[in-house]
Amino acid sequence: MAEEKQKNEVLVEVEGVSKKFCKDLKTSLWYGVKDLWSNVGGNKQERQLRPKEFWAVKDISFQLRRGECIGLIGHNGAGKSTLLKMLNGLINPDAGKITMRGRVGALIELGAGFNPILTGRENIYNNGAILGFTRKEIEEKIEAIIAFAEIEEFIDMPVQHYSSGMKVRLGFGVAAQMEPDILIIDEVLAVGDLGFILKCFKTIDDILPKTAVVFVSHSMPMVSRVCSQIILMERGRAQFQGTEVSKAIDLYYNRFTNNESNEVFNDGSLELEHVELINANSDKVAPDTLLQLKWGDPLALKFSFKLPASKAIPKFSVIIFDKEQRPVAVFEKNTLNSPIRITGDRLVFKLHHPNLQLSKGVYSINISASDMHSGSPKLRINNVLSFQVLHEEEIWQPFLLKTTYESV
Ligand SMILES: Nc1ncnc2c1ncn2[C@@H]1O[C@H](COP(=O)(O)OP(=O)(O)OP(=O)(O)O)[C@@H](O)[C@H]1O
Repeated sequence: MAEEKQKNEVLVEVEGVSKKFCKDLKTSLWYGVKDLWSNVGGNKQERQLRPKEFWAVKDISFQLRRGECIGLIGHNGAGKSTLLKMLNGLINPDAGKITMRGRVGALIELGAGFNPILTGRENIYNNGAILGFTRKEIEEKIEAIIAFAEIEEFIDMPVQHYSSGMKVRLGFGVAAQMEPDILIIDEVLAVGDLGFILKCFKTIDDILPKTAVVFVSHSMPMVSRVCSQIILMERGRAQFQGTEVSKAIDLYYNRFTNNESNEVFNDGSLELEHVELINANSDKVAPDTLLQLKWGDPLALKFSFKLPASKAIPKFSVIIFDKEQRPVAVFEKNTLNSPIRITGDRLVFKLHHPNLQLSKGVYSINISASDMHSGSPKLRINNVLSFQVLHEEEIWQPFLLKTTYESV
């Protein structure tokens, strides 16, 4: 019963929190002086903006229990770090209330919380003391922290000489091994190498049942991996909030569509005249929106090239990129036996795939051409075409595999 109660305990409670900043330093200093004076008699202006002020965070509310992880996503300047700094007590909100219950471990800015002239080992003692641990408790954990961070050789060197990755390793080691009730993680994981990131995820998985985690990231794969609820922030406000993490990620991605194609290399032997998504549902879409396909449709592309100086058919490589610009699929390359022909000075051909299983979302296509025999590059065009796959379900993973279930 007591265990159940502890599990359901709300560790982070954020109620209508707002923070305003001023765009101009002089005005900001002047407001600071005025606020000091008016606060003596109770400040009634705190929910209003004065000239040159703006809301960096506006009316954000959420609750977080042990075992839950909230993701804060949004473009640069949306207010994520400001909210984290308020959670960590580094700055005070102008309105609203924050309640944190338990020990808070935070990994906010790279190297923040470390004294640069002290060694890694000395900083572990410092941080541990700030978190409320006794010297004896820190001594019991220090070897585990150093081993986790994998910086044994450098632990007695001043932190100012650490690389970015080493600082994050040490910071995450302290934050994770000290078993906090609440763990706040900003973008910092991005500077760790892949081995360390995988280790951090394993650690988050291990400590999550006992901890409430607030996670800020621009990496949607990371967010979808760890978060159970999400806030998509825009100009300080929650544009979307809830447990449908995929939906928030989809909304986030839709803000960043790029329709511009870029020719990054051309040796002059061929020129792309036209490219077309043959079976796209183009008649129903507005001119400035993306071409649309339904999940499970055939994917057919038609390319038309002009070859002013050559009669040799190049080898083509057509790659599909997802919204994060990760290459997710490639069409089989043509060979000498592929039935495509040059007519006059034109090469027009079609690529066909019978059953598109890419999941809902926006994709772009890159094409490159190289000499069939020597492999030397002839042409490369990035984002030659973009399209959107439609499906009624919000699916974050890049593929939705057509599946049948049978009783056996
Ligand atoms: N001390 C400050 N004084 C004035 N403006 C500030 C201050 N700190 C942050 N801001 C402004 O508040 C807004 C929100 O910044 P914040 O750092 O919270 O964004 P973010 O969502 O974390 O962005 P990013 O993804 O780039 O880290 C920005 O417009 C920023 O310029």
